[in-house]
Amino acid sequence: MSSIVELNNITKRYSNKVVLSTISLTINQGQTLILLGTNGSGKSTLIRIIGGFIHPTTGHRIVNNSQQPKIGFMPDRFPKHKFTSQEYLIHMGCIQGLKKDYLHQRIKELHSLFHLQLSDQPMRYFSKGMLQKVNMMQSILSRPDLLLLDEPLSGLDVSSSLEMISALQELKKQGVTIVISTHEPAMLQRITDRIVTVKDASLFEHEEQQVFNEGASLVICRFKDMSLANQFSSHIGVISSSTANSLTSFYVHEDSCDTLLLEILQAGGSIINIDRKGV
Ligand SMILES: Nc1ncnc2c1ncn2[C@@H]1O[C@H](COP(=O)(O)OP(=O)(O)OP(=O)(O)O)[C@@H](O)[C@H]1O
Repeated sequence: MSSIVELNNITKRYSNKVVLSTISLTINQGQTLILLGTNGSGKSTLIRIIGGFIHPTTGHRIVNNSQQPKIGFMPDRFPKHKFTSQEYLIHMGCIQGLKKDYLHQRIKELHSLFHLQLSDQPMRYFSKGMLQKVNMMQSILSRPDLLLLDEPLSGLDVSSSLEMISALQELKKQGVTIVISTHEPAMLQRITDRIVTVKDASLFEHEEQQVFNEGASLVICRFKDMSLANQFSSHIGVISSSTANSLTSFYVHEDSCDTLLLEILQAGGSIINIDRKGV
């Protein structure tokens, strides 16, 4: 497998603060790499160095000169604009040198992929989830080879997260290399190849299952009676649960998953999605 970007002995300092200390990382083509770490640990700094948007204090970022990757970037902060999503994406596309005809078609396609209606509504009235979708759309407008996503799921409800993840799954299938910083690794389990934590200015590579609680499954369901969601959150084997937009998600130990599914159905709940990668 050939590498798309290599970082060699990189140190990044802001004034006297060392954020990354002589780290090395090779990102291979087609790989999906998850970056974990507490707030302020240096994930965004690392993503920006991978993308070549900021320079390391010392060390080298190496890309194959004959195959400079086309990079898409979704920053963690996205301002509320006076533009509509279409106007904004046209501006972004023009800056990237894309042709108007291509852009109109691509923008339509991306709105449909993310189930966001094209409208005259300025983005300053958009919800956090809608803004995240537009942020993601701008990052893949030009069909990048390397996609860098800084906390793409933050502030999204379960159904928007699933839409985002299935779009990422599709991009992965097309061979796009993806780097994602996140606080929600379990949601991304099905597309993850590698997990690296940024801690104390160093990088630590994980065994995937260490992070995913050995065979934990993700179950997403809908209850008409929301008190059942609370009831099932204390079901044996449930590691964590959350509810948003009338959908409830449970991370459950694999050996308790069948019992949980059966009991949810018997209680009148509907199963919307199951990810049983651990089986
Ligand atoms: N331009 C800058 N100037 C000075 N300090 C900075 C700059 N950018 C980041 N830092 C500092 O570097 C450290 C790492 O920041 P970074 O944004 O990379 O962390 P992060 O892991 O992405 O955090 P979060 O999860 O909160 O986004 C923080 O202490 C931050 O305050």
